[in-house]
Amino acid sequence: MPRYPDDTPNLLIVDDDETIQRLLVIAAKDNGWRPLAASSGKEALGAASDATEAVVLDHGLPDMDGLATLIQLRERHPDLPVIMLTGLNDAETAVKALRAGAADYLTKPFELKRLFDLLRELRREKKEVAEVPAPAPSSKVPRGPMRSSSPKVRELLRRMEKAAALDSTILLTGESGTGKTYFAREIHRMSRRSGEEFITVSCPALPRELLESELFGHERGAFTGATASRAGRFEVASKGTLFLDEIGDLPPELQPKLLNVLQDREFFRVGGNKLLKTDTRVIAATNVDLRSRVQLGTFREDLYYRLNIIELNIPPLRERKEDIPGLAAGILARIAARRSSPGWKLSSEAQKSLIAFDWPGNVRQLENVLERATAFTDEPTLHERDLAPLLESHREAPAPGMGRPMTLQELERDAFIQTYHLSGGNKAKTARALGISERSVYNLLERHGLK
Ligand SMILES: Nc1ncnc2c1ncn2[C@@H]1O[C@H](COP(=O)(O)OP(=O)(O)OP(=O)(O)O)[C@@H](O)[C@H]1O
Repeated sequence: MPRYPDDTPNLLIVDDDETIQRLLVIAAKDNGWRPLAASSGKEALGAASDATEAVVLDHGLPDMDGLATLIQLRERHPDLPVIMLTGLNDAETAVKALRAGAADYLTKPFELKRLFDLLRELRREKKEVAEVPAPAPSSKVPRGPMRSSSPKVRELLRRMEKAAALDSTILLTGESGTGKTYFAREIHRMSRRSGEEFITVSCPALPRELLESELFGHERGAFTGATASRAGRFEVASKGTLFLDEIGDLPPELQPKLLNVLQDREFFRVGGNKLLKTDTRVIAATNVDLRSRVQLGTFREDLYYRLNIIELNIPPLRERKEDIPGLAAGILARIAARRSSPGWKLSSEAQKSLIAFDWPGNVRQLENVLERATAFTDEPTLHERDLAPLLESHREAPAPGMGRPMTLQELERDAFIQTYHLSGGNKAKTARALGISERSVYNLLERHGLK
């Protein structure tokens, strides 16, 4: 971070209430900050600068409201953490603020100590990101709270923590293998529901009728083969969390039913006439752009908005390369524990080669490469030579005619990977485009290290 003269303000306080503003300015000075006060959104936008380390922003401002100010502040200074002050019982604004990128929120009235603890924490995190080197490759990453060396992911984790506590519906977006399921479990673990069920339902894994029964249950005789009645996942996970994976593949016939549950928390089993209630928290995930599905008319717009109360986007691994050493160390520790092995270190060249790679299959592919590399070595250190053939097999092969001719296997791999990416990682779509079964798509994903 560049150094500024010692009297340059580094904390922007935005509140139109003069008494509160004065109080916050005095408290900020007492806590070692150099505050600058603004009374309106416009004033705040003019006052924020590269020297500003954090903003405390009141929601109720006279000109543009706090949310609009927040959005513009974030556009101009994407890395500037903003703490939003909201009214008591104003969960809606809190959710909107988090969605718009607020680092945190506090409901008025709040303890000054809480605000300055939060600010201190934000400052410390920013410093750590700038200064702390990636974890040593040999360090074992315990299964504690999630950590990250990437500023993008740290911001995501902060929002995730707040979202977990708010109990709202969450939409996790990100490419295949980025960790949507992993994050969904974390959200559940951090929420007040952690002692209850966490249930995953993969939307494309079942045909429509079975999926309907899986989600909502059925009564005996509801369809051929329904010899006994069965509770659906909304009943079983009523106090817990239901994770709906690949929600973009939810058949259109089931979309109104899901919308109803999300709106009214009520539903019928298939073939049932008793209205059942559920308190399930829904986390949905998608690796396709749901908005484009809405535009195509295959996904209901009202359902999209119901699911997308809070969207958490998990960046692809190539956009958070700082995390590769830590993730690799954690994965190696997990493999070692599973195989009762003393474990492996990565040589610095090996680590560099992992960082240099683009990881189209994201964390899942990293796991796969390390799993295979450790299976083929008897040494405690993984070298670049152990990884090179595995990484090479994922790299673009030279186009035919440019070098040696491609083998049939390479052609198959390229056609598959290209189609898979063009279909946005959608397995059903890939299967249709290539004229193969979904099962074969799963096999090919595994064979090419994308699963
Ligand atoms: N932050 C992380 N730390 C450790 N392991 C992780 C992390 N993120 C993802 N993984 C691991 O990477 C693999 C892929 O993650 P996950 O299944 O959650 O991805 P996904 O985004 O849900 O994929 P898909 O869209 O294909 O369902 C899993 O084995 C998971 O345990």
